[in-house]
Amino acid sequence: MAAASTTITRTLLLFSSFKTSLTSSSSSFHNFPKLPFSPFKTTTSTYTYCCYHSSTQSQSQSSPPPRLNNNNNVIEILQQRGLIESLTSPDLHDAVVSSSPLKVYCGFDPTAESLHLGNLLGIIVLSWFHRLGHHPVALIGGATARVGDPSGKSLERPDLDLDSLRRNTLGIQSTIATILSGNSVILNNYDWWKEVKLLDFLKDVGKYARVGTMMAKESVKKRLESEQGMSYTEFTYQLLQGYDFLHLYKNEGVRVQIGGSDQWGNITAGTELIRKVLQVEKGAYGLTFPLLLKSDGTKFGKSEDGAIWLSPAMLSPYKFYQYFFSVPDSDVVRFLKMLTFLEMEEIGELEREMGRVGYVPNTAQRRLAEEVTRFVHGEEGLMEAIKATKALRPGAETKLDWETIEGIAEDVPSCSFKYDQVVNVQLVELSVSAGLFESKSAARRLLKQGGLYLNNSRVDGEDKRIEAEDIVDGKVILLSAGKKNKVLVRIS
Ligand SMILES: Nc1ncnc2c1ncn2[C@@H]1O[C@H](COP(=O)(O)OP(=O)(O)OP(=O)(O)O)[C@@H](O)[C@H]1O
Ligand SMILES: N[C@@H](Cc1ccc(O)cc1)C(=O)O
Repeated sequence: MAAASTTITRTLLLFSSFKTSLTSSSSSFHNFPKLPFSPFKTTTSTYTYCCYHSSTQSQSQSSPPPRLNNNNNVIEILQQRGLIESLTSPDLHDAVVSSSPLKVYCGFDPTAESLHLGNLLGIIVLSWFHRLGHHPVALIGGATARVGDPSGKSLERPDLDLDSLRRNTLGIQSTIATILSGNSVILNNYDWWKEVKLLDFLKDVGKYARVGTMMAKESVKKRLESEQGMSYTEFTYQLLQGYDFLHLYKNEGVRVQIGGSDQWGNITAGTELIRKVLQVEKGAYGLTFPLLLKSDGTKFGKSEDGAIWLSPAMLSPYKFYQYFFSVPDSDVVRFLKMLTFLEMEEIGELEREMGRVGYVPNTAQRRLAEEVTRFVHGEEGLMEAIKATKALRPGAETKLDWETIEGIAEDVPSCSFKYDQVVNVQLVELSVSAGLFESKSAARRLLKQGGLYLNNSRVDGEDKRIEAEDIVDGKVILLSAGKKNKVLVRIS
């Protein structure tokens, strides 16, 4: 016991010597109540490790359970919405209502310039905790991204150079700050990891980690079976994330870690370390949510083609809105529950309406697109998306302006011509040189069928020539063949 006591004291001295340079917003931690445990407790822990899997999830996906009026239990709310896969202990149900507000963290490794729709789930769950009076903490994995999380990956992650890491960190930090509108503290784990010395880590943390337990994690088992195997670097990832939780628990009073279901092994590595190193019987909890899947069963991620990025620089609010506007009916109710904060009654009503005669197609999708776009891109982003959607519908009455057209520029092919190459030129000819048609005869055919549009107005006359007034704000022309194919012509 004396030896254990010495080790723990040394461990704590080591921890307290870490300098945590927090972001300025971390001052909001100051009024948080003290932790209900003594870090110097040295008795052997008798805590039995408990994994609690939600049993109501599939039920909540098919038909909405009755809403619990004035329910302030965030776990029940998340369960109703299909946002809980597993909890490390059912005690979390009580902890969220009985004690003071809890600090809850979710980590994001900056492995791309932007977060994507799959990552949005973590932000939504953090936001639910905030709505119910708790304190969200978003952690950027500046250190862990250098190692690479093997969870759910069949191959070793490529190395990230420091410039990309910096750029990615700035990008996702700004997205989180915008979406959570300053309601969360944002930390970067590089701030403590840069101080950690390997020998101290092995002695004071590694000692508590059992290799057998580490090998049994899903992320490791899968990779060991693969041809490529696994590097020691990636093998240690679970310990790094586990140590983050320990650090945040001890230094910031963070009590809960949330993450996608693929994070279970990393999250339980943290609760285990807290139990062993700090000898805390209860008090640290993990919660995972299911991975967001498309109707074909594949997950939303960044590796797939056409990732749904959250950064407007990588996917315009217009395209983002369009994505949700066109999700299949089979997905829309599930998405409304998981991705919006609409009341369950309203979602239930929309679901019932969908089955009624006279239902206007896409009503539920429109509601989904509005809610998610507003949450991610704000009211302004939503307005931009709605305006562009209306204006860009061929035949729409809304007059096009240059900004609206430029708003979709990245999403449609574009080309550039000199003023003289455009004005007085036949529309049919310009449509071919802009690449909208392969031949003038194909352009004429569609024009005769009423499918050729100039700045969204249908063109009837075969001999139509471009006039100066057709150039929107003196800068661009939008040519459309039918509803989908568009080309933007910039005038240089
Ligand atoms: N579709 C999803 N649904 C819910 N959570 C997700 C989803 N995709 C990713 N996440 C969560 O976001 C975290 C970061 O994702 P990660 O970088 O590991 O994978 P990814 O962005 O999906 O990458 P890739 O597309 O390369 O697999 C993960 O820990 C995971 O829990
Ligand atoms: N492992 C998480 C990110 C993360 C990093 C550090 C943490 O402490 C928590 C979570 C991911 O893959 O995205």
